[in-house]
Amino acid sequence: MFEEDVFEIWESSGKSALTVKFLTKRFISEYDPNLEDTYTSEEIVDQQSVLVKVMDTADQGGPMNCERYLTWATAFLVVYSIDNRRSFEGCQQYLDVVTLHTKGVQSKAPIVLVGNKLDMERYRQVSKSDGLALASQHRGLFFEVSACLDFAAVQRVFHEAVREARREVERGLPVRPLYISEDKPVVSLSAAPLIAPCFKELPAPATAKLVTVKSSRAQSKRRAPTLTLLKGFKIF
Ligand SMILES: Nc1nc2c(ncn2[C@@H]2O[C@H](COP(=O)(O)OP(=O)(O)OP(=O)(O)O)[C@@H](O)[C@H]2O)c(=O)[nH]1
Repeated sequence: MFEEDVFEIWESSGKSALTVKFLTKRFISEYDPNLEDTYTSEEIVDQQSVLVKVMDTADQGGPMNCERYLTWATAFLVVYSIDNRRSFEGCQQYLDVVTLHTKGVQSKAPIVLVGNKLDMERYRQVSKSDGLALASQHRGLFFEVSACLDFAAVQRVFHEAVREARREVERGLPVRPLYISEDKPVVSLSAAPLIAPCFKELPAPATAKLVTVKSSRAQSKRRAPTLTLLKGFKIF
């Protein structure tokens, strides 16, 4: 039996809406929160193609039931709703789980904290600076977007996650010395032509996997809210 003061209904943070917006450019307002699905999209990010896999999960067990995502993902999107303070506070637990998971691992899985429902500005309960502060505590990127507004802004969130994942791959590579010969001019490090060929040679991941973890809409006040997970990327 549920006591009224322990449970309440609130709208979820919009992980499915963001995923669908990214994949189809459309905002769809209702989803079955119990369905778990993985979607694939071939994307071009910085002139390189990448297969982005997004897992939109039914997160029944909260942050303690993350194991399957943690081992699958290469990056994590943690989503809260800017008009719901509790959804923001619940992110902390997911961020802790992800941070703990990547602790000691040489190549860190990027974390992206996303404040969704920017169109609900007038009902805002979480300031931008709070979002920024939480993201930087976990060395993550931070964005505020709306799944029902601009597609480009939503696409940017996912593409930045891909970029971060690539950077992690690069960080794991041994530093190669520049080739310098007396016959050839030394190329300036800031010269653009040097960047492009080097970038192409990098074994950037061909697949980026994103996971969205869903929470139920009827939630305990004590329970954490939503997690978007990038597998390649993991989204909490
Ligand atoms: N105003 C507004 N509503 C949104 C936005 N994104 C999602 N919603 C609404 O918020 C509700 C929850 O969206 P979902 O995408 O199902 O959220 P979720 O995090 O996947 O939800 P669960 O699967 O239940 O955890 C739906 O009614 C959406 O229409 C947004 O950017 N702005």
